[in-house]
Amino acid sequence: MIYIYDIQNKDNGTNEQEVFLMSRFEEAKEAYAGVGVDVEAALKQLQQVRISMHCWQGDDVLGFDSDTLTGGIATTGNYPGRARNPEELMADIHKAYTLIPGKHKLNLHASYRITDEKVDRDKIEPKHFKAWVDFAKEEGIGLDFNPTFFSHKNVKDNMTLSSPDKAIRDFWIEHGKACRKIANYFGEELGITALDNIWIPDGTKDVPADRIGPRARLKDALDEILSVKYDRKNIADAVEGKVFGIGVESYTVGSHEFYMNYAAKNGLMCLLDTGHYHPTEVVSDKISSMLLFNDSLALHVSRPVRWDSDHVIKLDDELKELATELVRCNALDKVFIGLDFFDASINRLAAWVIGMRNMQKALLYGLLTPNKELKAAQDAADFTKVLQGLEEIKTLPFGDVWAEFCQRNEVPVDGKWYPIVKEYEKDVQFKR
Ligand SMILES: C[C@H](O)[C@H](O)[C@@H](O)C(=O)CO
Ligand SMILES: [Mn+2]
Repeated sequence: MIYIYDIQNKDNGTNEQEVFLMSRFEEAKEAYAGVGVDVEAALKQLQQVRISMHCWQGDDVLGFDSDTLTGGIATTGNYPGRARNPEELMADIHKAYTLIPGKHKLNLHASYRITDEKVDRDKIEPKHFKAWVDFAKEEGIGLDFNPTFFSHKNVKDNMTLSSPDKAIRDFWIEHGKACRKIANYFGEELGITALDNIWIPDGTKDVPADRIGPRARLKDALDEILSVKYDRKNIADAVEGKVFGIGVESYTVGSHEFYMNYAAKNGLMCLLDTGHYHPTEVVSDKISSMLLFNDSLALHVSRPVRWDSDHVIKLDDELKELATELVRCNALDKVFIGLDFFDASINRLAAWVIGMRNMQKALLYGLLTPNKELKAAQDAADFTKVLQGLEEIKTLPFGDVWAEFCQRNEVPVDGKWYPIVKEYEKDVQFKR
């Protein structure tokens, strides 16, 4: 944009015209400065945030050690081009990272081990994930990990760690222990703390006769898994609760209350999945309470549509609220942000790119909100100003700041990455 200003010549008092050239980004910076926001500081902070991109969006949560998906979760759709093996999955993940600004993390499940050995889940070892560590080193990313307590013959009557059958419980306890060892190896090798997140599908379809029994067994099983101590620099343990799953509609052993208490008592992190609460409950409102009692917090960012449907996250009001809460609570370095959605009805690579970029956009939105001023207005009971400020921030030139962030990170701006995915789809994914 060209600006022409009339200015007065100080020496002779005559009026002259001065021409200024401002980029859209510079204009945006001025607009945000007008409401008290430092755009450069926001961009600097956003650059530091690593988001954990979940490997399981690339292959519909199938992994490399089973060919079915169980556990009360589901992918729907049959868009062509699913990654079928480690090479294809790594190629797709690499491509996604070239379209996402910044350096991030990759979230792996234990079912994605890479080996020719016939090794069951209770016997997996760090060596079965060495290829992923090599991949992470090449990409300059960190790794997170999840034991896979589903899609396996030892899920008996919808139970794993809470099963009344000791042999079943023991199998899964060994799996949980093996996974923590692997997560510790990730942290050691990469120098970036690996999150090890425990989620189990255990529950009953109909109203149970005994609720406390399975929960007591889960408690003991977790105690055993977590009895091995590791350096927190390498591994951070989290537990993920849930309200229900398909086929386990009435009772979930690992409920939110169970894990919140377990985590608080044992110094672990809670992982809040945005799809795991009742439909009108929002995770954005839980963050401040969690952070007042915990040094850190983990998230699975997902989009529930009427149920825990795991749709690709949109830049909707709740995502912006969630991200803004993280900023307001000064928690960007205390939170493990992971994504958790799986849509098989659209291009899976595009699903990652849209979700990752939306998470970053939401964080940027939060960073570009005049939080200090609005907090002061709230404390002064000027709720009109809070409303006005939160509404008018919506029409500031956010897109120009986002475009600058993409350009500085040498990735395509909005509108320019999808043709690249279409080309990759034609040349690579559709040939599978
Ligand atoms: C595949 C993931 O571990 C899984 O989605 C879990 O995190 C979950 O959210 C189950 O509903
Ligand atoms: Mn989850």
